Amino acid sequence: MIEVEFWDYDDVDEMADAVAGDIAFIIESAIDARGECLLAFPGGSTPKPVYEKLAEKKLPWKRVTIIPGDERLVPVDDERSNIKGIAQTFLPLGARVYPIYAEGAEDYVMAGHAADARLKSLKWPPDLVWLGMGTDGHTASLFPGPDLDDAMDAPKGKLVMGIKPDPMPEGAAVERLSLTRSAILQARTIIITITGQEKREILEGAIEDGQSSKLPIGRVLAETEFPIDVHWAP
Ligand SMILES: O=C(O)[C@H](O)[C@@H](O)[C@H](O)[C@H](O)COP(=O)(O)O
Repeated sequence: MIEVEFWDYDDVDEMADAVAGDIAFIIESAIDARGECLLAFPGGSTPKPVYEKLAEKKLPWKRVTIIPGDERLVPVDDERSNIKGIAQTFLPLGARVYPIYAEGAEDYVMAGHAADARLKSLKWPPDLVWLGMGTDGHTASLFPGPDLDDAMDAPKGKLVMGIKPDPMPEGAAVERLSLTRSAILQARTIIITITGQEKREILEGAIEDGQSSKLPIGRVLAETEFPIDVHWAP
């Protein structure tokens, strides 16, 4: 049975404060232990207040590398780009923000191979993979669709894959790059942030279903070997 601990907050602001504090601790511990820190952050809207609280903290940012745990195949200045929000917040602090998508790949599959090669130049595993979740149970860009099984069953060495969601998600109906399940599970720490009763019930159901979950988040969590903190606000 997956070991998941829910941390409930009265509101998003309280959750953002707490999660920013946890990430700051992970950063300081990593740098104490290894002199550097590698973080994988989610895109979407939920993380934004956490990004802001974290950016207020006095940390050795020059020793921190941040990658998006997943990316949309759009130009870096596109509002839908995950690296855009991360770069706007953390580049000014001196952190190294490392894109996984280099425009110009002939298709999403080739973009995945290029991203996988790029990530291999980083010191894996990451100190943190921070995940969000959609109401369809996707996490990172592990969406239901033809590429899901490959991303779930990718070998340990395959860190990133191109993903063609089917159906395409509303709002960002573009092909994606995503950390594979294996890459996510290699993280020293995994945290999840979600808001709202609907997502909480979907996540609790996926945890309950375990290995038999039909949801990507459930199939990721079913393989975890250490406790996962889920931070939730109404
Ligand atoms: O690229 C993305 O969209 C994210 O990485 C994705 O996995 C996100 O975490 C969920 O879609 C939840 O998004 P919200 O926080 O906006 O609900």
